[in-house]
Amino acid sequence: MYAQVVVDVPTQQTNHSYDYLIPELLESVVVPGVRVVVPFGRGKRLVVGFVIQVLETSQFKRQVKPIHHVLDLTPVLNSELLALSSWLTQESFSFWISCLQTMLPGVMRSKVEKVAVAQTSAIQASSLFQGRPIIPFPTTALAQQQLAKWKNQGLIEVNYQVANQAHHRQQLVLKRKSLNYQELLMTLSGRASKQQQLMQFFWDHPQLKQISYQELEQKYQISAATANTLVKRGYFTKDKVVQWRQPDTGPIVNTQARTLTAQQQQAYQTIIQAQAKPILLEGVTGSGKTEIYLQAMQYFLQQGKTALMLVPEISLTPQMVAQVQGRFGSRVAVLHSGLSQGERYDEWQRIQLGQATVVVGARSAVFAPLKNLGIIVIDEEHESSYKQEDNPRYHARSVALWRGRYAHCPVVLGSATPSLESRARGQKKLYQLVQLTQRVHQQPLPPVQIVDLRESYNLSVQLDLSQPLIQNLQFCLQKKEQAILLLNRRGFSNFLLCRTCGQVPQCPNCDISLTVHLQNKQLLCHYCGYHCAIPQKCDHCGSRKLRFSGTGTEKVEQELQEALPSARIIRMDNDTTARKGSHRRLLNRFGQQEADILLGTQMIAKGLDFPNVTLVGVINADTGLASSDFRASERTFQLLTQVSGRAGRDQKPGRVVIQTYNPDNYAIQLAARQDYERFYQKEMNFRHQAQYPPYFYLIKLTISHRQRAAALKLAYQLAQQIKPVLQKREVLLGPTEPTVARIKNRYYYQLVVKYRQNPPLLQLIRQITNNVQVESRHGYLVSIDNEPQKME
Ligand SMILES: Nc1ncnc2c1ncn2[C@@H]1O[C@H](COP(=O)(O)OP(=O)(O)OP(=O)(O)O)[C@@H](O)[C@H]1O
Ligand SMILES: [Zn+2]
Ligand SMILES: [Zn+2]
Repeated sequence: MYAQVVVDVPTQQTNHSYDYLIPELLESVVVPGVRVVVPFGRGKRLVVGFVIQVLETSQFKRQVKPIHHVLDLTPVLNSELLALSSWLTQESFSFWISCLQTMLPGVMRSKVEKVAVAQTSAIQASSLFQGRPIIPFPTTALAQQQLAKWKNQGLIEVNYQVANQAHHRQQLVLKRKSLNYQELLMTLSGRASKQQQLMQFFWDHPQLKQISYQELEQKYQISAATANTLVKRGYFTKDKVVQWRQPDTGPIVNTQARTLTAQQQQAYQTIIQAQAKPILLEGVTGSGKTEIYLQAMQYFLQQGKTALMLVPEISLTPQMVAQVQGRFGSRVAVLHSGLSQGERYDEWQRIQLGQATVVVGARSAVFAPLKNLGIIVIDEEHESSYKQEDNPRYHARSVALWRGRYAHCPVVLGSATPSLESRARGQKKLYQLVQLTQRVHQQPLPPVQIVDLRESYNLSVQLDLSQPLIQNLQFCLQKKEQAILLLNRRGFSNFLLCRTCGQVPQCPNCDISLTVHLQNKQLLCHYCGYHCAIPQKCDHCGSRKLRFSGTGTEKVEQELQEALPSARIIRMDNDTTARKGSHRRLLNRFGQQEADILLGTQMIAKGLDFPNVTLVGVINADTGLASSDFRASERTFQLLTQVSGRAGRDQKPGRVVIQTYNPDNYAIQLAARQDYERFYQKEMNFRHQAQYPPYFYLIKLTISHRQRAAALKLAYQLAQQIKPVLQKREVLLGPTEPTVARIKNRYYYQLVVKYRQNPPLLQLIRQITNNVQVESRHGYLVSIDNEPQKME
């Protein structure tokens, strides 16, 4: 038997697979989706690869080398994910191997030690384990064959020994036998209620193989004596095995489904009847989209299917995660960056084994190995964080749509401010457009007041808060209500400015100003990490008159405190949320009304649902507009609409104050009226005229080299290759310098292709992708971004 293997050779990436011979002992183990270690190249060094297919014969029969050993005893990628990987390779212009790898938890890609863990004391006593509970994963075919058998019988597990979690201990567990626990329940005497409870517990959790005595006692108040009695009766077995790490899940509060409003009910019906067609759920802020997601997910779970829900950045949406866990309890796996590598692997494995049937997570959770998908939900579908910005550059929304097609299941894209791309597809009936025009409690959307900073109410002083905003805050606080204040920092930082010569300190390696970090008294480059102490005098002219320019949350906080001495303020920015879990703690405190004002950066703009918040203030609506990205207006509109939507969500009416230097800008005007429809029309016009998405597709190529001339030369060469295949009205922009033209002493140029339907172009881009390897040997880096979200 032969295996087609996609290998991981960084210097020699290709998109085709190589054939290898499967050693006889491993014939039952080597199946598609298993990772193997194989010899590669002349030097026959060993590399890791993924088995894509198993074949009876190979056309290279004579030359093929045998697989050295396996890394997995059972497939880590199922047939769906294997098929997805090959589509993703095409779609994202990346290498197959990086698509395969990106689907797995990080620990499986790292140099972490892999181990086999005995699940019974009998296995521990075997000659392979020699009394040890855990052994390093063996690499001989014979041992691997033995382990594979044990694994199929549930006698061992394969895991990763993450350094700081290496300490483990043995514990007593109660194990299921293959008995019908419901029948046995009948035979128990009526008084033995704890025993009944235990039997019932195993009946209710058919996936559960074992549970520790400790957990029985602590979580379910079932004593060791009760468990032992049932062991004596022969209903269970008792054993001593290794205790593996258990992620600390906080208390989960159960929540009940709410009675849907008429609009919610309609949307719900559409979703459960949708089958394979994607649904764009466009609902104004506070229209109760979450409740619809949860009930639709519930519906498909009851059909015995699984559910996947994506959220923009999980640390920013603790309320959403808590709701999903509250509704579905221990069936939920949460995948977020706050987990340790080991914990992430454990969650992944719970999904893989079918123990978790609901997954909620950020971008990469779109690869969760759920089988039998019933529904996929993407909350805040317009968020740019769904796009991965390094290889493979995929958009989680496109991946979700692919999985929806594969599983024939509905994909629900939810937002109050859909991306233009999605809305246009709704318009063309490629998606089913479902609109929620009313808030749950029929409240009106909050009225918005625009404060023109040009005719500033405080011309003399450099203040960030205008009189109207302060008055509104005072009024809000008098009524014992709460306020959210947004300091928009998109594309915006604190610089050190010399007041004598106007110079701003620059990074020596990149063409960018250094930003001030007061906390550790440093100047920092966000691109290369260069840092130095804040200087006492100007490098350029020697003046000591240095001043911070820009507006920081700390500065606004001080100003707020001076204007409203009694106000209790919670500040939320990168500094105050750096520690794990601090984001959730701050939001909890605000929710419990331990503060009057929540002041923060973009991280407070979306998803928050606090009934007592009646005022939202935007300190600076403009910074995003200054950018040269064609999506600048769209992003500004989305941000302002989202944050405005935090006010007046419950019974009390809300209001919004937006401070701006561009009061006439249409994105700001229309966000103030929360008029998505008008914005959509206007923006579509602009996109049409300027030939941007959704009318045109985009591909961005970025070329860099340590020598500016070399980078520019290759950029021109690529441009020359691309131009001939362009069709009428299709455009190539560039080579141009991006906003930051030098990073880490490399010079950057970019090309942007605007095209419509052009298979030869895509073919050419794929060819360019393949040549990248050759060029990289001469110090070039070329990256290709399909449908870029960042244009600068
Ligand atoms: N049918 C219902 N009955 C009573 N309350 C509901 C119902 N549906 C939703 N709610 C409540 O209404 C509030 C707003 O709902 P939700 O947060 O889901 O809105 P949303 O559409 O996601 O808004 P946003 O886009 O602003 O995040 C929440 O407090 C939610 O608990
Ligand atoms: Zn100076
Ligand atoms: Zn730098």
